[in-house]
Amino acid sequence: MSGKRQDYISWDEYFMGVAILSGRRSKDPNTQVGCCIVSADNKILSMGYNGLPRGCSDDEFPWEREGEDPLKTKYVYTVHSELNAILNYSGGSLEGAKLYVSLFPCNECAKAIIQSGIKEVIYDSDKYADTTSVKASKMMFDCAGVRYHQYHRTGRKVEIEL
Ligand SMILES: O=c1[nH]c(=O)n([C@H]2C[C@H](O)[C@@H](COP(=O)(O)O)O2)cc1CO
Ligand SMILES: [Zn+2]
Repeated sequence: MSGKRQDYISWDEYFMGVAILSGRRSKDPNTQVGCCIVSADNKILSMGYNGLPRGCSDDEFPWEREGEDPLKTKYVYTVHSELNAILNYSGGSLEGAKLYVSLFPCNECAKAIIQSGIKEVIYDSDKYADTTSVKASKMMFDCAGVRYHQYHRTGRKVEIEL
């Protein structure tokens, strides 16, 4: 009988855990999103979180959700976690990869996911399921053959001293 540990984390816990940890880098005060892209044989290829483009200061650009002037809201500036993870990958093709993300992708990220060849999306929250954007994402994923399913939370708590 092997004496291996039994309480090791599963692949799904590992990759969603990495996605959630990446989200902890986000400066967005309302929604922190993290993403982890994984090859078909379970190698981590890339990670990302929602933030401003390179060179745009987190302290100078707005983090507001609302405002009379859209230029004073975060929406026109932030790069979504999924797009960041796709753009951060410098290793060539993402064909056949899986994408773990803490929030269901918006329609713009869905387009990038489809066009980069990612074939499976595992998401945690779907808090914007009722929006046009997320409905459009699901329609496009269905047509493009991108499978998507919700991550099953296990309730396991992982404590890391940093
Ligand atoms: O797929 C996504 N990925 C992603 O990174 N985001 C980011 C953009 C914003 O910084 C934040 C959403 O902000 P809010 O929940 O306050 O509307 O999450 C938002 C979505 C929308 O589903
Ligand atoms: Zn998006």
